Amino acid sequence: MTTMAQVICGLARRWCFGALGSPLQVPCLQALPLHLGRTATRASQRDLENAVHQVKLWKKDPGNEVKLKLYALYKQATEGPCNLPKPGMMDLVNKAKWDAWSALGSLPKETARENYVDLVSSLSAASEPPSPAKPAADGEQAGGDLVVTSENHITTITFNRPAKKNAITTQMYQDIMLALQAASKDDSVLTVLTGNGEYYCSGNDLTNFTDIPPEGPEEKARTNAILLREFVDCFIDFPKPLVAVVNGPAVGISVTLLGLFDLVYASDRATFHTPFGPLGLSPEGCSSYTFPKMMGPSKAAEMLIFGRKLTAQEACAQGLVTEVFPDSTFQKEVWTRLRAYTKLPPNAVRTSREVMRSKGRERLHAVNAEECGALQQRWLSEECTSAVVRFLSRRGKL
Ligand SMILES: CCCC/C=C/CC(=O)SCCNC(=O)CCNC(=O)[C@H](O)C(C)(C)COP(=O)(O)OP(=O)(O)OC[C@H]1O[C@@H](n2cnc3c(N)ncnc32)[C@H](O)[C@@H]1OP(=O)(O)O
Repeated sequence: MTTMAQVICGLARRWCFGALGSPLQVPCLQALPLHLGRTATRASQRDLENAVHQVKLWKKDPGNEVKLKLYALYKQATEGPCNLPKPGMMDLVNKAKWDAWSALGSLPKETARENYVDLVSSLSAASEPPSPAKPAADGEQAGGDLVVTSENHITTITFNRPAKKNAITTQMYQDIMLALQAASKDDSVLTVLTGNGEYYCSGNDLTNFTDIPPEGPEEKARTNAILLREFVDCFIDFPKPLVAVVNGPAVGISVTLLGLFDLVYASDRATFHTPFGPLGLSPEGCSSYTFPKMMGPSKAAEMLIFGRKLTAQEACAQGLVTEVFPDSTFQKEVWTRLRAYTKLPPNAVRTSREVMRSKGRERLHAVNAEECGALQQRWLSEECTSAVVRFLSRRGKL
């Protein structure tokens, strides 16, 4: 049985761009600009580790050719010449990796290390520095994959990766937590989550699973479980009313979290999909508790276990959505209503919110912990890894 670890661990563990891209684009390795003649300073193990870290910070995908070269150099630097059996003709990805590594022949480990460091250094110099996330304060604060604005006592956190259907990256989880922390202290009355473009959000970015650390997939599952637990805890503990302005389809964690929101306004274009069964996953975002409570166990099971996708109207009938609006007037109607709500006495709003949430908070934390524990196991399962590999390879990401 092939696990995702076997498929992608060696392939992508050292960079965060999600593997090699289409195997049909396998490069000519000789064309890479290497600084083979460097002798003035020898690269140390620490230099190598720094370079690996640097690669993780790159925002721009360097392309298949470079990623293959980095893979090969890293393997040569850490394990020496390739002595693995040649993969079969149909195993395109592993064959490309094997070819790249074997092409380095008997290049000494130290030289491979040096070439890796030089290659990263020349590419880093040519690329933009990463833009750190900024929490919300007054006015627009952060660009990039997450946009945070504060206006008229409403702080709005917008998923801003329309080309990827607003899938949530690891960095975005961190940025959302920062934005929520800032929003809990700013002068806003309401905090809104919404999406830019056609989608509200397509859930967890499935390429997150390809960024396997040197310690292996178990470590990745462990850190993911911690991240998820902290992320969901931020929603459980958030002290002000949370509003979802669901502008289009919502998938995965962007749906499950809705059970922790106070208001969910949806365009009639929106759909609500938790494909955990097909993905070999189990529910998160406290939905194993909030969904059965809100819609009854059988409707919740249909969504969370069997992956039934709901229309906005169906989600409204189940209590997941507060109100559905025609897409043509959605933004105007929703924002008008929200602006009116901000005129309510803020302390009364906050107190009501607190008495409504406080009773269930302990329970929600316990549910969150249990769900994250179950997912930590699921992420390492053959069922999950095959499903993720299927998604990524269909889209040419492996
Ligand atoms: C650490 C915390 C972990 C928390 C765990 C949470 C669990 C979940 O959220 S599970 C749900 C995960 N999400 C999915 O399974 C959705 C996957 N995406 C899709 O099924 C489809 O992309 C779509 C139905 C959302 C849209 O399909 P459509 O045919 O219209 O567009 P595509 O060509 O597929 O997508 C465009 C573009 O966007 C990329 N993309 C979309 N969703 C994701 C995603 N979730 N992760 C990574 N990438 C995604 C897709 O690959 C395309 O990219 P390219 O243009 O580069 O090919």
